[in-house]
Amino acid sequence: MNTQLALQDAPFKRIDGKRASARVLSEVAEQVKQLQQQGAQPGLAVVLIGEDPASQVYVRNKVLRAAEVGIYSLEHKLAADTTQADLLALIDSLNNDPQIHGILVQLPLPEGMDETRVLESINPLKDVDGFHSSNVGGLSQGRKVLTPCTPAGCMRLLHDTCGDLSGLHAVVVGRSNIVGKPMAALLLQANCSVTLVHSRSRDIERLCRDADILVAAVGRPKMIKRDWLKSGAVVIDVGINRIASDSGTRLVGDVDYEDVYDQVAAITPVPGGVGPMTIAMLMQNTLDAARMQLSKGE
Ligand SMILES: Nc1nc(=O)c2c([nH]1)NC[C@@H]1CN(c3ccc(C(=O)N[C@@H](CCC(=O)O)C(=O)O)cc3)C=[N+]21
Repeated sequence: MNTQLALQDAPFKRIDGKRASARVLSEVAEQVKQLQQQGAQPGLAVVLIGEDPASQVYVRNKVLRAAEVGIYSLEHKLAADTTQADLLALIDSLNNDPQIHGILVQLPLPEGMDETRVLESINPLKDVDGFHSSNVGGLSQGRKVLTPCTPAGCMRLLHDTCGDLSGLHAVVVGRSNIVGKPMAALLLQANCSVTLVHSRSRDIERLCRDADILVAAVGRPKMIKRDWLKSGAVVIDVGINRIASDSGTRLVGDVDYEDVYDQVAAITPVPGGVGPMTIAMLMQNTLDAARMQLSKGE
């Protein structure tokens, strides 16, 4: 069955994540203003361990966006040799800090730290990444909980592009806890038929060719080519791969954008697609977290 997608307000194939993220950010800024008028101020703590340059750029961007929308934010930079006990102590103090409503611990953690242990130590109400098992469980049950930022941003782009997603076949490539699995849960909640494919899948290209919506989140540069897609598919490219180029490095997605362009109804570019939406949804989550905590009198 070849479902014809009703593309809403999408005269262009290129899905503009920068523009969509600006819309989310201005909505958030408006709501932050309303909270401030009631004397409340949402606060976000971003914790970065070690000196990975890419991580430093992301963290700086998060802090800048927070300031733009009126969210108070604090960056905690810890040395690469910080112990897990010290990190857990910091998280404990942030859990108990009434000015902080959102806690984000930048991943990946240094070698030797127990990621599960660290993420589980965050108060689920402050878990703006949505990685705590109680939020993961809530998402899978369809409860309204803090939801991982990247999949939430992808859903927003899909709704903007396609409108109602009911009955569409969505194929998610990649089964990470951070993107693939929560993405599949959100698509299911939006009434898609969902196929989750991964490195062990048999005949992965055939499965992808049946997708009305394809979400690529594998971390392999330009893996998905034209002949993997049916004509008129909508493609969301989560991949952010840094590859060598003439002038240093450049970013490419998991989808070969130029190769597939004529085949698709719409596609997100890299950069300028999902990346900016991830940060916008982090601000939305911080606002939501603040509201939940304030209404509980914390
Ligand atoms: N606890 C945790 N939560 C995260 O959400 C998280 C994380 N750890 N670790 C690292 C990844 C990566 N990530 C990105 C966010 C925005 C862009 C983004 O805005 N990218 C721009 C380009 C930026 C550039 O030029 O490097 C774009 O795609 O247009 C990229 C990557 C969040 N992550």
